[in-house]
Parts: sequence; C-alpha cells; structure tokens
Amino acid sequence: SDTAPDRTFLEPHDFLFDTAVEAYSRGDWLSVILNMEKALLSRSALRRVKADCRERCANQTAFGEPLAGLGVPIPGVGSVDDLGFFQKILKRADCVNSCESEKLGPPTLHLSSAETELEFRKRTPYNYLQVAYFKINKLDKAVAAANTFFQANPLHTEMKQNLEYYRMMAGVTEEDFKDLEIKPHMADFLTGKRYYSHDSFGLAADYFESALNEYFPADRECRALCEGSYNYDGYNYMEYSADLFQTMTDHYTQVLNCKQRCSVELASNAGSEKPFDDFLPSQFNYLQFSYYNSENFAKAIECAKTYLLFHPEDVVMKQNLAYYSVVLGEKEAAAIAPRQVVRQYIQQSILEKQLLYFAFEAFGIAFVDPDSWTPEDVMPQKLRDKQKADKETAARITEEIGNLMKEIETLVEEKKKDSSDLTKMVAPPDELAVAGAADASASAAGTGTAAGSGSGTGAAGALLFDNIRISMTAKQLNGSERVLLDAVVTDDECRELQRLSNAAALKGDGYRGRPSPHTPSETFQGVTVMKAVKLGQEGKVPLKSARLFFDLSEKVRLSLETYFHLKTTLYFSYTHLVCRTAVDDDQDDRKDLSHPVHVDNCVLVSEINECIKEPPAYTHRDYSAILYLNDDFEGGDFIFTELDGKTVTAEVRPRCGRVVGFGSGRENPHGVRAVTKGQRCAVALWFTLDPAHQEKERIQAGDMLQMFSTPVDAEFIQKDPEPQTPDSPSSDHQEAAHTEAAALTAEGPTHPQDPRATEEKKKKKKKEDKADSSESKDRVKTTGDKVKTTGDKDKVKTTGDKVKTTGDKVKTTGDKDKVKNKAAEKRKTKTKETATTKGEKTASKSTKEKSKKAAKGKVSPQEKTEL
Ligand SMILES: O=C(O)CCC(=O)C(=O)O
Ligand SMILES: [Fe+3]
Repeated sequence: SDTAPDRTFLEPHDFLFDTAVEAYSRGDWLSVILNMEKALLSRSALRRVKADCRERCANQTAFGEPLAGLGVPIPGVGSVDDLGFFQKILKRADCVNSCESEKLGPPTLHLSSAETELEFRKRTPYNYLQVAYFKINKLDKAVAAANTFFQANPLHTEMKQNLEYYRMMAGVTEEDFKDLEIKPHMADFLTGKRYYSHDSFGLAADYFESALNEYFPADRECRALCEGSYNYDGYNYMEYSADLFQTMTDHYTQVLNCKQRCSVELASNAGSEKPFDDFLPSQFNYLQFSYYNSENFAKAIECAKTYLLFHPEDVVMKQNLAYYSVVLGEKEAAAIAPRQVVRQYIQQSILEKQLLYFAFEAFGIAFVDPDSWTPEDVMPQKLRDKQKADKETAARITEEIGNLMKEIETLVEEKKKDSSDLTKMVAPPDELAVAGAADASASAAGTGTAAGSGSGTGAAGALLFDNIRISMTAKQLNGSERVLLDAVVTDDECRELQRLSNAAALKGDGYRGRPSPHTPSETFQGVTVMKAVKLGQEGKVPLKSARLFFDLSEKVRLSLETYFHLKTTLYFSYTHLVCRTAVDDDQDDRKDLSHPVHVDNCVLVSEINECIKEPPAYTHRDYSAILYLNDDFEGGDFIFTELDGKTVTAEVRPRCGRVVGFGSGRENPHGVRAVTKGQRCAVALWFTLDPAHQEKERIQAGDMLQMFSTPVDAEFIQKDPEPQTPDSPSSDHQEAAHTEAAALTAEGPTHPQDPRATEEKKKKKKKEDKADSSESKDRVKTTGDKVKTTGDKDKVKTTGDKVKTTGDKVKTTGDKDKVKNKAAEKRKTKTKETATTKGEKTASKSTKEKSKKAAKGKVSPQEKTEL
C-alpha cells in the first residue's frame, strides 16, 4: 500500500506485465519478480485511484439538489432542467478527468488490453512469480504465490502437484499457504465462519462484524469501478475508451452543438444560397415595423422590446421604442413586457453556449457559436483573450508572409527574362507523364498497354496541380477506375506527417503502437484529422502539422475529383493517417498480409467471387485514395486483385508523394502485403459523392483550425454590428433622424425605421468596404492583398459553413449512420476478417502458451530434485 505515486506516475501494469513475461523467457528471475510485483501493485493502485476519484467527484457534483447559477427554472421549459442535469454530468466528467490525470498522468497511459486484463483476473502473474521465487529459493513467497494462483484456478493440475510437493518440503509451514489476493471482508468472513462452526460464537460475531465493516467500502469501490468505459464485448482495443460521464459528455455536447445550429438550420431556405443572418431577432424587427405601420403601437412596443432582448444596445431599436412609447403613452408602454417565449429561448440558448464553452475548455470539444446576438461575456475570458492573441499572431504572420511574397515577386520579376531560356529545357506535360510512368517502379501484371490516352481521362491537364504526375492510368494498372499519381506531396511534407503520426501515437496513445487489428506481426497506429487538431490544440503535436494533414488530404481529394472528372463534389467520408510497423522478431515465414484483401464499400466473399454491398460495409464510399509517405521499410506493397482475393492484377510500391486512387467498389479488391521490417506510413482517404455521408468531424476540425487563425478583421464578420446610421424610410423622417442625441433629446423621438433600410445600408456598407479596400490597394499593398486573400477565404468559409449547416438534418442522419457504421465496422472485423480473429487468437494463444510454460515451469517436483 506504499505505492502511492508521487510526481512520477504509475507505470502501466500491462507494460510491466509484458516486461516480466519477457524476463521470464530469459530466465531473469529477479526481473520477473520486480516487474510482476510492480504490475500487481500498479494495477491495484490504478483501480484504487479511479474508484477514489469517482467517489470524490460524486460527492462534489451530486445530482438531486437544484443547480446553482442556472437561475430559476421556468415552468414548462423542461429543457432547462435537462441542461442543469447535464451540466452536472459535464462537471463530473471534468472532475474525474482532472482527478485521474493529476494522479495517473495522461489517461491513455493506462489502457491495457482486454487480454491482459483477463490474465490479471486469472491471477496469471502469480504463476510466473511462484516459479521465479522458487528459482531464487524464496520458498515462503513461492508457496504464497502458488496458493494464490491455485485459488483462482482450482482445476490446474500442475499447480496442484506443486502445492502438494511444497507441503512435503521442510521449512514450509501451513501459514505460508496464503491467498495474497483475498479481499479483507472475505478473509474476515471466512475466519468468522470457522469460529462459528466450532461454536465460538463470540469470536465469530467479532469477525462477522468486521467483515461487514469492510464490505461497504468494498462495495463502493466496486460500484465506482463500474463507471468505466463501455464494454464493446471483446473489441475494447478499438480506441474509444471514455468512462461513463465522459461518454455521456461526448454524446451530449454533440447534441448541444446540433441544437445550437438549429438557429441556422431554421434560417435556411432551400432556394437561397445562404441562411438569413440573425434570423429570429430580425423577425421581431420586421414585426415591430409592420405593427407600427398598422398603427398597433402596443404590439410594436412588445416586438421592439423583444428585439432588444437580443441586442440590448441597438440604437435604432431604442429610438423606435422611444418613439412608440411617446405615441402610446409612457406609462402604458412601460407595462408592456417582451415576449416570454423569447426570454426563455435566450436563457436556454445561453446556457447551452456556456456548457459548450465549458466542454471546449475542459475537453477540447469544438464549438463555434452560430449566433451574432450572444453577449460577449458568454465566451470565457480566457478563450476571448486567446482568440484575440491568436488573431494578432495570425495577422502578424500574415504580414510577414506578405512581405516575403513581395520579395519573391520582385525576384521572380527579375528572373523572368532568363525564364524563357529555362522553359525550353523543360519537357512538355505529356512527356512528363510518360517519364513518370517509367520511374514509377509500379508494375502491372499481365499485358500492360503502352501509356495511353485510353479512357481519355488521364490527360495531365486534368490535374489542378502542376507538378503532380500521372504515373499509371487504369489501363496500365489492368483495371478500371484506378490511377497512380506521383509527386502529390513533397519529401518534407511526408516527413512531417510521419512525425505527426509518431508524435500522436506517443502523446495520445501511450508510448507504443497498438497491435494491428489485421495481423499479430505488426503494430498499428492511426490518427484522424480531428485527433491531430485536438493534439495540436493541446500542444502535444505541432498545430502546423495538423493543418498540413488537413490541407494535404484536401489536395488529394481535389486531385481525385479532377482526375476522375466528377460532375458533383467529392466529399470526405473518413481520413486516417496510418502507420504499420513490423514487430521485430515476429517475421519468420509470415504468410499473412498486412491488410487482407478487401473492397472498401462492400463485403468481399472471395470464395464465391462476390461482393455484397450491404452494411456492415461502408456502402456510401465511392472513391478511395492512399497517399504514401515513405519507402524505407520491407514488404508492404499495395496489391489489386480479382474478386477471388488471390489473383494479383497490379502492384504498387509505396513511396513518398505517391497516391493510388481508385473506385471504392467491387472493381477494385485490394490489400497490403506483409510489412516485414520498419514502419510504413500512409494517409488512407475515403470519399463519398453523397453529402449526407460526409465526415462531420472534418468540418469541425476545419472550424477549429480556422478558429485558431482567424485574421483580425474576421472579428467584424461574426459580430457584424448593426450599421447605425439612422436613415429613415421616407423623406418626411429624414430630418429628425440625424443623431442618436437628437433623436432622444431636443427633437423628440425619431420616427421608426424600416428594417429594410438597415439591410440596404448593410449591403451598401459591405460593398463600399470592398470597394474601399480594392481601391486603396496601392503598390505597396499589392502583395499584402494576396495575404488578405487568406482572410477573404476565411470570410467565404464562414459563410460557407453557415450554408453547409443548412444541411444539418442531412448531416445528422449521416452522423447516425456513422455511429451505426462504427459498430458495424466492429462487427465487420468480427465476422468478415477471419484473419483478424485468427490473429487475435494466435496472440492470446501465445500468451496462453507462455502461461502454460510458466505453469509447467520447471517447478514440477521432479525438477526440484535436481536443484
Ligand atoms: O495502406 C494501403 O495501402 C491500403 C489500405 C487500405 O486499403 C484500407 O485501409 O482500406
Ligand atoms: Fe482499402
């Protein structure tokens, strides 16, 4: 019990277990003992910390009492109560997270596999320990370990024999046969029972009492440990391992994000390209003016006051209200309240925003506020400061880049004269493509035809990017809907992405790759764009690399969209940066593949040459691409096969910058040969033509990246303040409406304003702004302009986002599908990929065999005589 970790965190018990097992195979008994005992202590300390944290946090954020800070619940608005409930869930998740990571380090450090957990539950460590202790002549400890193991494995014959043998040995006493894992309440209960059967009722009662005392803390601990991750029934290595409250938090924040986007969803109309700005408030703006014009001043006042709930500082509306009040009579006007339903709506929406910001700060879950009326202080101060600082940094960088570009432009100008000579030496695009094919070192089995205009789609001009080479067309790859591109990304970019993968594996998932789901001979590490961005945000990987990942995947998408001449947008469906690493000593006569032959959008049944396009396959995937990042490994070639999964039709040797792109359907069964040495990294991308299935996480990741680098002037895009020049709709009003002061003092209240006027104003102002900036582009600023384009792009994106959100409903369904498919994917792994299952079996078998070895472990009585 003196294992409480100080500043250095607990070592993961599964790692210690593996080290001990490894030491066992070398016969290094001291190391077996050291590591196995540490493993046992570490695991029980881990469980204790987890239980403690959960119990403590349960006390801190108990459910039941009303929630502080949420105001008085309004009858009939059940969802505010829901918010209160979920607020506690989020707080609880945060509390448990911080408590655990303070004591245990990063949460991913202690993710041991289901198999290892099973070994611990079967008390396998004691089997190793008893051998090791016996070898170094610590008989009492060997006996205790053997007995502890035997308690959980009463049918284990070798151990039974060992125990019998120990019993006969000199120096071994009955007290040595301990159960080191017995729970205190059970020990006392059993003692009590023994006294009881000897009619020593007094002593029996004592022990029964103390057993009961120990029972309840044990029960609390046991219950707290139940609040762990969702049990995916044997597939727990599948990455997601959040505990109860984190899982609820993850789901609920997704729900809240969706709810927040409703204001945009409802402001969108199928016919119009973008949703109405500030939709709900603007309806009250229109209404107040309509009522004014119908001379219904009471209603006009109600609506003006309602509008002011959203924009309390709106000058024009304040003027209007003043005007209506004078007309109706101040006293009567004062008695009119804004609409209650809007008050409730605002209250609820602000609470949602606060929770989402909390989730952003505590868990890094992205939230971009879609509303322009949100009071400034809803966003946490820290975040506001950070955004401001980020914007300033971005602006500075932008400026620096601008200067650089200017210099480059000057240089380019200067070199222009020489460049005409240069062009003569550069081969025209066609030749480049052929040259590419020649050095592609990709071979097609069968009769590869000469580089062809074949389908006609392969013209180099079809690609947007100049330096990308089309190295092999579908024809050359012996199939249809296939292409091999080269030089899609640069060597530096490849290296940066590979580094990103390794840094993410190290910082995000503990310090070693997880076993590959496809083969026991390789480890496998994967990062999604979102994960990269989150790690970037936490400073665990360079944010720049996450952005590169995002941008390069877009480049691949665009290349495919262009190359295959797609008429509609190709959407991302899933993007995964994957490295496979050969397990050092496990490569002799490997016959399996690194990735079994499969088809990306249907379930391949190679026995009957069929591919069934039904879930669990990702049936919505239409195109696939793999961007390779390196070639310094052995094996790992990509293969296309026939539907039989055996006959190889083409082969591609991975290397940096190379992309194999292909239709995701039955025409393209493919797989990856065993990686037998080194690490093979690639970005796997799947695309869909169906916007409903596009990857939502990617959009979020984009939002986050944008948020981290919003240029200074974007501030004015989001929170576009009403242009307050008080123009009036008709000439009668013009004089009165000069300034705010004039409006409210000497000249009496201004006449109300038509929201249309304001809108026209806004548009005009935007146009003017644009004209302004383009006119003011003098020479010096020219280069700066390019830089501003980034800002402009962002601007476009911002609106674009809004537009995209229109699709929300669709997206939401997509999400559901995604979730379903995730489960489906798991099922797929289970049902389809027998190789996987086999692989796992082999893995657990080998552990079993090791355990058996340990059991037989030269401790059988016969061998002892040798000693
Ligand atoms: O890494 C590769 O070359 C192919 C991977 C693949 O086909 C997949 O992940 O579906
Ligand atoms: Fe694939």
